[in-house]
Amino acid sequence: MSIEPPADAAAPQRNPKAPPPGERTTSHYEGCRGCGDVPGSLRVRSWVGDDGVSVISRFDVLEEHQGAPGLLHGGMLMTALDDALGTAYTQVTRSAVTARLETDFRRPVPVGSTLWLRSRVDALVGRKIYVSGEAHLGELDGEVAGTARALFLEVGVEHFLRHGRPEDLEALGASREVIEAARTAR
Ligand SMILES: CCCCCCCC(=O)SCCNC(=O)CCNC(=O)[C@H](O)C(C)(C)COP(=O)(O)OP(=O)(O)OC[C@H]1O[C@@H](n2cnc3c(N)ncnc32)[C@H](O)[C@@H]1OP(=O)(O)O
Repeated sequence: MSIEPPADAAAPQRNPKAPPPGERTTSHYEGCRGCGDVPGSLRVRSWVGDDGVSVISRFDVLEEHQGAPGLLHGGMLMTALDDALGTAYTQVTRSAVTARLETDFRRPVPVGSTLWLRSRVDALVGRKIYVSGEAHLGELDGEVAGTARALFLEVGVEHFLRHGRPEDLEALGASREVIEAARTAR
């Protein structure tokens, strides 16, 4: 399926509740292995770009992210890109999930390096959010190590209530009744 935005797609409108340019974004979920502060997380950190719609993210590549000797695992780079591109959509809407993520791996990334990711929302069509981004090696305008395009689809809270593990939802404050109701609703 294509993730090329149609030519007449609407330009992204900044969510007035999104943090201002330059501000650090908060993790959407503390348990996230992309941006949460938990063991096993890539600890991707993001800041709102100058235009208020794009996002800049930092990913420090450590030994536990290896796929080959001394080199970053491609799946880890995809995770970082998924998180960075997802953070970009939060400048526009609050709740969406990745439907498709396409990644090109352009340069090997050594352990010990820092990747700077630049991500932006390109277009919106109904529930569809088209996002793209690049991972730069060492500095914001460093060599491009990888590029990505993604389609996120806007979802309501019912998506998470219906599909998430009940104990994790309850830990966030959802009652058993609310979870049950979401699962039986049609
Ligand atoms: C700050 C946040 C950072 C977060 C970073 C991490 C984000 C994540 O990793 S989220 C987890 C990974 N993703 C998931 O688990 C999603 C699993 N998939 C799903 O739940 C569903 O397939 C979902 C919600 C994406 C779409 O289902 P549904 O809402 O029923 O939509 P559906 O009717 O199938 O499709 C709607 C439209 O999108 C299109 N579409 C759906 N999937 C795709 C796809 N993979 N590629 C292209 N188009 C697609 C459909 O063709 C349809 O288009 P149209 O309206 O023109 O006919």
